[in-house]
Amino acid sequence: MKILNVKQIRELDAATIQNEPISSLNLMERASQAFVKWYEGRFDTTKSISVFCGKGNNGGDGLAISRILSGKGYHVRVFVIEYTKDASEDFQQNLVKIENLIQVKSVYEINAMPEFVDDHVIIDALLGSGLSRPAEGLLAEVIKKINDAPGPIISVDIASGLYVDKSNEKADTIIEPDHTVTFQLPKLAFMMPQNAAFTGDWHVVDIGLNEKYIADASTPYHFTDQSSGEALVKFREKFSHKGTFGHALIMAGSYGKIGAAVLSSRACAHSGAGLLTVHVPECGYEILQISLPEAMISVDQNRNYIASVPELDSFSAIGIGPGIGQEALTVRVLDELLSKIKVPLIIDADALNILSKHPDLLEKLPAKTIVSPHPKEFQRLAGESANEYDRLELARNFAQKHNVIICLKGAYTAVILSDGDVHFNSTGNAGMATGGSGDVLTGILTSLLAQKYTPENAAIFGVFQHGLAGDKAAKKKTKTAMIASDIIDNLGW
Ligand SMILES: NC(=O)C1=CN([C@@H]2O[C@H](COP(=O)(O)OP(=O)(O)OC[C@H]3O[C@@H](n4cnc5c(N)ncnc54)[C@H](OP(=O)(O)O)[C@@H]3O)[C@@H](O)[C@H]2O)[C@@H](O)CC1
Ligand SMILES: [K+]
Repeated sequence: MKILNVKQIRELDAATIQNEPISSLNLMERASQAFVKWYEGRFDTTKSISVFCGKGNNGGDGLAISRILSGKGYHVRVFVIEYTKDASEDFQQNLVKIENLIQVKSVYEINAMPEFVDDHVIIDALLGSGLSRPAEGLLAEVIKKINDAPGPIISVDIASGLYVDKSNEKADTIIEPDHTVTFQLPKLAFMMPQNAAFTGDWHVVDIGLNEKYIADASTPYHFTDQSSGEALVKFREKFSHKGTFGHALIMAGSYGKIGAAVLSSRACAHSGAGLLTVHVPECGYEILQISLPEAMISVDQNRNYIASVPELDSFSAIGIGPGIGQEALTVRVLDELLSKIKVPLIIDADALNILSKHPDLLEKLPAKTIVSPHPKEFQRLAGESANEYDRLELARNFAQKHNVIICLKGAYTAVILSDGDVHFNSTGNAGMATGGSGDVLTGILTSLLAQKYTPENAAIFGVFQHGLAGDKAAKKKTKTAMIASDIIDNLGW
């Protein structure tokens, strides 16, 4: 699924109006009906509704939604916030359409706002994708008052005050909805953890916007939803043998962190690799043999941490990093590995921290190496950024400059390809923010690379399946009780 910027959303709107053809007023009606259909599935008529409208097209949606809901037997109160004299054409037309049906109250000052009761639903249709500056004055006061209300808030298209495709300032006044019901495509703003409070649960409703425009639109931003995630799978042919699925090598663990090696290895084995060898320091030998008899063990001559690179000839992909520490000899191992490797590589955890401290090694990364930092690791690697939009730009530049693929881990893990394209992942949950969950991802990615998924597809599909397994684990065990091993136990596609 594509994520478009504001300018493209406007063009998409226009392309739909021109090519379908449909009047802009009827398109607004269709959008409002789609919103109401979503609403009916969630709330029955016992709950009263207050709809707050601005005077642009988002407010026009608010008026149309009020009219349609009222026609379906909901008790609806409608407020228009009079922060300006100007009103959009479609707003005005919808005002006429509602006039004899529901009383519309004009709010010229904050004291004219209604009081709210507990189970009262608020629909926020103040400002939409046309936001051009922070909300101020009466609008800001109204937004604060709505945020203080006890009942659920549902934003039409996007929370009022939130920019679609650029960062807000910390001081901006923005609606904090429980739900956002957005039209046709997800918005870039929803992907940013900094906007969590201004997004709530978001839902995309189809309003039949021009498919050709969407297909032709060029954007670096994509959303890996269920269908685009599943589509990347490589099915296992009937006449395949273990050689078909490659031989993965995982280099992981040090004294006290052999668990990281176990987790990444188990995840690798459970993600379909034909053969798996794990290279660990001597202290990890028995632990690995016992916890994963399916793996072959390559024992480092050093007791407590990895100090040598094994013979690499037989491997089809290599993952390095989980729990390896940053001993000087281990740094040399990474250096030597980068010089020798001829197969796809994934670098994570301590190996990333080594890269941060030895930036000269960055130059040695083979093309399309996957790196999978969490935000702190990424900051150590690439530097600070003022906000998450800037961080994403930094990551896109980094990926292009070093010709690598970055899995920037977080609520919507961003897979950033070496051409700068970004694929936000849809799966996963907060229960996965727990020790070892990154090691599991390393194992999955190594496994997919060994099975000859392209590095791009391995990253997008691996992150997707990792999140999906995490969602299954959370369902069975709850987000609180689940641990990284539960993610492994729920792998499988
Ligand atoms: N895209 C689609 O396909 C469809 C879109 N639809 C709906 O249209 C919505 C977009 O509508 P929209 O463009 O009229 O924008 P919206 O945000 O309602 O108002 C902009 C007005 O507000 C003003 N303004 C801006 N910031 C302000 C501020 N801080 N404080 C005060 N004023 C401010 C701004 O002024 P200006 O920037 O011109 O000075 C302008 O006058 C979209 O979110 C969706 O709900 C559906 O109906 C159908 C399909
Ligand atoms: K809104």
